[in-house]
Amino acid sequence: MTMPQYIPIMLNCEGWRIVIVGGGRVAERKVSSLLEGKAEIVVISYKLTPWLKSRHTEGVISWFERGYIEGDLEGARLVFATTDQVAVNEAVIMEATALRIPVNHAGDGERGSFITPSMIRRGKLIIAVSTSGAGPRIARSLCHEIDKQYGDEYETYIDFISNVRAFIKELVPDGSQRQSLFKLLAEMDILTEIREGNFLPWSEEEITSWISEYREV
Ligand SMILES: C[C@@]1(CC(=O)O)c2cc3[nH]c(cc4nc(cc5[nH]c(cc(n2)[C@H]1CCC(=O)O)[C@@](C)(CC(=O)O)[C@@H]5CCC(=O)O)C(CC(=O)O)=C4CCC(=O)O)c(CCC(=O)O)c3CC(=O)O
Ligand SMILES: NC(=O)C1=CN([C@@H]2O[C@H](COP(=O)(O)OP(=O)(O)OC[C@H]3O[C@@H](n4cnc5c(N)ncnc54)[C@H](O)[C@@H]3O)[C@@H](O)[C@H]2O)C=CC1
Repeated sequence: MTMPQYIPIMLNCEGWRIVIVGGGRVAERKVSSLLEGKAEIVVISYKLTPWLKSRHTEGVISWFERGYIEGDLEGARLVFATTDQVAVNEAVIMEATALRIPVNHAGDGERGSFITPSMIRRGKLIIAVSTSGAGPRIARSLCHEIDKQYGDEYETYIDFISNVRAFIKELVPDGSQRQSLFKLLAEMDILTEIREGNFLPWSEEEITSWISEYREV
């Protein structure tokens, strides 16, 4: 049996209509991460977990309180088949495939066109781990290991990098000058400063003077 060679992508699904068929524990996990991405969530399921029900009561997700029927995927840009019914999940895969909508099959990963990794976030930093479906629990425990090694200092660090890069992009039109500044920036040991409590976010003046000092080099 050969497994697919999955390709990771970082999806901006803000405002996308995403249909989740099934309202159980697995659906809950998928919905909670899709809400972070500000997607427009539609759940089709006889039942919802208490957490999903609360989101529906708050008006954060839509809920069709019934079983899946063909036609439910019309207008969706992403689909998740998460029911405990093999035949229903299969029907969802068939419709999504016919409509060429990327689809996740929670009960048999390879039947779908994409799978979801385990992940940790530190602000803008995302570390995602996948075993290509070989062992989801292994992906999760690896993430727990990584979680212990990468603390909140990474959020501060990546925010700093993001901020300085934005100034470089605005102030330095020359490609090779930009590249050397990006490189210098990445080589600075800001993380140690943050860990030792010695880091103060740079002001606009500090950033622009750092840029003019080093762009000549
Ligand atoms: C292929 C994939 C499809 C997809 O869902 O996208 C898939 C498939 C399946 N999972 C199964 C079981 C479990 N999955 C988990 C947990 C997670 N599963 C996740 C992803 C994926 N699971 C995708 C591959 C990811 C990869 O390998 O990289 C995580 C990482 C992320 C997420 O859910 O978004 C999330 C951890 C979240 C976190 O980080 O905390 C647990 C543990 C638990 O629930 O506590 C169990 C029970 C224990 C066990 O079985 O090991 C079964 C058997 C079902 C059955 O019994 O029939 C299948 C079916 C199959 O094998 O294809
Ligand atoms: N990918 C993953 O991480 C995991 C996947 N699984 C697989 O996912 C399946 C679902 O797991 P859970 O969420 O824990 O099950 P669950 O039993 O909590 O939820 C199943 C949901 O499917 C809904 N449903 C049933 N028939 C339906 C229909 N015709 N139309 C719409 N909704 C329907 C039910 O109302 C219920 O909300 C499992 O059967 C298993 O195969 C299980 C564990 C983890």
